[in-house]
Amino acid sequence: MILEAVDIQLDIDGRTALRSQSVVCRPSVMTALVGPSGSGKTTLLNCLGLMQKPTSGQVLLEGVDTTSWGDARRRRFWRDHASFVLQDYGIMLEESVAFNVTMVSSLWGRRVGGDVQRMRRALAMTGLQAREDELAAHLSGGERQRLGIARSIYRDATVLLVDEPTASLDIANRDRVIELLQERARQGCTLVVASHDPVLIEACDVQHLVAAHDVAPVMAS
Ligand SMILES: Nc1ncnc2c1ncn2[C@@H]1O[C@H](COP(=O)(O)OP(=O)(O)OP(=O)(O)O)[C@@H](O)[C@H]1O
Repeated sequence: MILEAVDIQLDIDGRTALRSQSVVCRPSVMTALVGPSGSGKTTLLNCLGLMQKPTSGQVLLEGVDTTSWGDARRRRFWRDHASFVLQDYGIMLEESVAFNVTMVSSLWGRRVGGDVQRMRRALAMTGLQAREDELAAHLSGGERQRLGIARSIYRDATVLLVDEPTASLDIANRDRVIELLQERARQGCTLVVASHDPVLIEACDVQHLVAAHDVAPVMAS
């Protein structure tokens, strides 16, 4: 699925959080959003994932303008296509590792629902096999990051939006996360990564610079 930002800008509370960005993110390509702290990488990632609506400009999915999409249509996009791995991992710490992959519990809520075989395959691919019954709170930062990726593998997401996946990881875990992301891209996923990590940025196919900008108040017209 092709995600495209066309000259988008986002103003929040009278300040510009993201200034005039255009970028095309394609399937099987890892696109890095790079730039100094506060330049708007996370904001651009959120706009591309339809989590935030730009103040001006367009976000296109497969060439279709999403500007007028309501909540139901955006939710369909998230359900059917997109997976997010966010800075706080998006992990439910008081739930089991298995639940965090499928996000489905059984009818009686005591067992994990969903496709158990597929869940186990996703955990094996991310090196978390045999951890399925543990609480997610017991996992390390690197393991939680991999758990977020396991969820996207389980969901077979065609779009994967990842915020700072290697921040605060040791070298071994960082390399492992990078390999997993590259594997997802090889399988056809449209992968967009906001990052400061030079090793991860170098591993991406495309580097998009989100230029720093001043945060002067937006002038009322
Ligand atoms: N909800 C918000 N309310 C007000 N300002 C915001 C909000 N979200 C982001 N901003 C501002 O928008 C700008 C861009 O923030 P963003 O988090 O996208 O930057 P970033 O490049 O991802 O930064 P970092 O590398 O430090 O994570 C910053 O000046 C930030 O303070």
